[in-house]
Amino acid sequence: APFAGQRTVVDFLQKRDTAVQPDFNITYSSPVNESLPRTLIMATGGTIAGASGSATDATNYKAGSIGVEALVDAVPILLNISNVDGMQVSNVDSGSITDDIVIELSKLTNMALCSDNAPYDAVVITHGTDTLEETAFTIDATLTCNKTAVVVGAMRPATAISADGPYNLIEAVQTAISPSSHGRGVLITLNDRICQAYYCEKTNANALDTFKAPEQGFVGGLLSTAPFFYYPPSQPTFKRVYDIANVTSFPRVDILYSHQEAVFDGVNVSVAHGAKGFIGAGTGAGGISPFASDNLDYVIEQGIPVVASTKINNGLVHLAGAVVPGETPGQYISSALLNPVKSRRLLQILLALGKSVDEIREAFEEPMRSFLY
Ligand SMILES: NC(=O)C[C@H](N)C(=O)O
Repeated sequence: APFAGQRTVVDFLQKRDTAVQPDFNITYSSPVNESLPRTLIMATGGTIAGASGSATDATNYKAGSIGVEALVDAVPILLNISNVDGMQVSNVDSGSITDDIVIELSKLTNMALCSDNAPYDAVVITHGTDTLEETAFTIDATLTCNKTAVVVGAMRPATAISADGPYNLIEAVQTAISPSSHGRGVLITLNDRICQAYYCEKTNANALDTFKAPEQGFVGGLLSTAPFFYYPPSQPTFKRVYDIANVTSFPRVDILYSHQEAVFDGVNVSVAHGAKGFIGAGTGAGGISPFASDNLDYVIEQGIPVVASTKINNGLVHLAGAVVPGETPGQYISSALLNPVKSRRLLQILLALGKSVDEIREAFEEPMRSFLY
């Protein structure tokens, strides 16, 4: 049951009608120690907050069972390294994280870290791992200063023997408050590894060492909870940052998983239900089934962008016409290095900012063109 002061998604949806900027609704505050940095922990649910009837059960548990206070209580040592404020933004399995929650998290993170007289030095978001990369990517693409937000989860519920959540949480806070983390964008920390949100993705449905950037690698690691980095701060070359302070909702964007003989008749239904863009989870380097081209031409003729990404999740999508300067653009917009779920979030951001199809093509493809030639 929600504890006192906890806000639900419904509260957020109601609140949205009256306010563009959300408020910090702190439900837990550690005793203040002026010599320590200030961290805002926003809890959203997931396995890290999950509970099961059995200490060995890592499958049949309820994600989002315990609140932010219990998460912090599990690691009292946390209060030796940072002042902590806790906010319960939601308490759900990450499959139930909505656009509204993600927008709220982005705005709160910006207010916490980037506003004048910013009240916090660091932000940590606890999140289910299934869609963690979507939230982390969105905040990374919309974080307007160089301070650090870390998104963290766990693969074993809080009730499990060797639960990974408490250790991951300490490591997330240590990473978030470390000045060496600044200027690296949003980071994901799990299992003693530090990974940039732009590239990082869940790579295994069950294993603890699931968050990886298979091509780009980790940017650092943690030893006895102390973060270290392999290189000085840098940002992904293709990354661009967008200010969504005035955005109140994201348009609907659907992902189409391509395969042999895929036709995607359903796009007409999606458009009728309000879809404003599509992402192809293409075969190989962005290949979308030729049997779907009539349906997708119909969509494109209506001014609805279709971005080709890859279901392989790795590699560069550079459809003919997209890369060579002066060539005719391809039928689809190329996702470059973004996997389908991240392409979806970027397209939502661009649509929410009112960008035209040409501007959207530019936003996805221009960084690739300028770095490849
Ligand atoms: N490990 C996890 O957190 C998985 C869980 N189903 C979630 O995404 O909320």
